[in-house]
Amino acid sequence: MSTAANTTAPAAGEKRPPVILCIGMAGSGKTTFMQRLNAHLHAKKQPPYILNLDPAVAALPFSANIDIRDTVNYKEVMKQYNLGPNGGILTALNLFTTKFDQVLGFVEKRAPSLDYILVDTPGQIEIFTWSASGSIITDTLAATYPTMIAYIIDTPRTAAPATFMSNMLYACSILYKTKVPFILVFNKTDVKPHDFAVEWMTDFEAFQEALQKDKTYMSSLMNSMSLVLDEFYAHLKVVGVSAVTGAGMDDFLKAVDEAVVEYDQEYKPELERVLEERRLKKEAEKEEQMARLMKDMAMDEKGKEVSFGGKGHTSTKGKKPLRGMTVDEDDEEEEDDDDEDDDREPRYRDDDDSENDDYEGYRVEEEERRNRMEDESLKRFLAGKRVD
Ligand SMILES: Nc1nc2c(ncn2[C@@H]2O[C@H](COP(=O)(O)OP(=O)(O)OP(=O)(O)O)[C@@H](O)[C@H]2O)c(=O)[nH]1
Repeated sequence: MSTAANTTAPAAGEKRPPVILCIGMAGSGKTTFMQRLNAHLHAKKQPPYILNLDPAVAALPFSANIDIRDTVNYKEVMKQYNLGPNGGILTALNLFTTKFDQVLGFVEKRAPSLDYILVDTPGQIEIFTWSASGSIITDTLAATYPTMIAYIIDTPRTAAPATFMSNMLYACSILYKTKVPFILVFNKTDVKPHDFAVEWMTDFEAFQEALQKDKTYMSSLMNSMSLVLDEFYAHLKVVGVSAVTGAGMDDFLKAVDEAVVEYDQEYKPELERVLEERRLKKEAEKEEQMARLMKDMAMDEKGKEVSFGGKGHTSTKGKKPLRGMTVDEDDEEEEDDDDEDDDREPRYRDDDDSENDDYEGYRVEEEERRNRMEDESLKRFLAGKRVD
């Protein structure tokens, strides 16, 4: 666990404003916190760029640069898709995500003149944290900007060891899902200071002592869970704020600076490693497919195309490849020996060739099947089911 401290600034000439995703249980004070942070940054002459991703919010106490409500009317979505409120919000977010590349385009244009990008998320926390669209939005932003989660906690409602631990477990699950830097924002410190939370997170015995007071059958389970959480606390930044009085806002901004450094040192290299791994895997798959194709698609000795796999499949040895295709060196060596047919043009589609007619039918069928699958995937995605 770390508290706010001085950090290094991003590399000169490279303007990548940090993206702060505000997430929290309903009523924890996300919107009030965003309003306060917005006012604080305006006072510092660093007005943030704001994205509102909550389609169900009735009125925002600040103006958003991009508002999901301008794109989708979640009540209309509920009516049209015959959904309840949560399904409506989720589907609205899914629909908005299909346009997120355009949103990113707007953000990119403004990024050079920005210091912060703030994102307000739906009040129902799981709609963002456990949905495909939430992951897509987080990953897309994190691929370009130093992105972090500000997890807003209602401090007075977290003062009991059991609720504290439940909230920490939830935070833990979000951290492991998103993997981006994480700031625990203990809000409403004007009502209850967050010292107890800092003590419980830094002093394992103090938390054990607090747990001892719980005499229910859950206490031994909580004891073991607190051991697990001890490791998790090491990855967190903790600040106490009051969205109402404005206390702690500078501490929060220091924690944001720290999170940017963490993003650069830990998240980004990991992201690049994963992307490189994916690229190499794709390349290997492509090469493997190409090799298989080369084996299956070959010319027979008379220059006639051999059918695809199964029926009529023959070895590629001594066969001419289709035009524009590369061949294995071994095959080429054998071709050099075959001087008789060297200047022969390979034949591809032959109207008389019944095997090619078969293939044309197969190709059309395949195309129709793929289109059906894509339609199906799109429908499932719009209905809020994850498409893998
Ligand atoms: N005392 C105190 N009250 C706060 C603070 N921050 C928010 N509140 C109150 O907490 C309540 C909920 O605040 P919101 O900002 O609407 O919370 P939210 O998380 O955006 O709520 P949903 O969008 O409905 O999930 C409101 O009554 C706020 O006035 C704070 O720092 N101190």
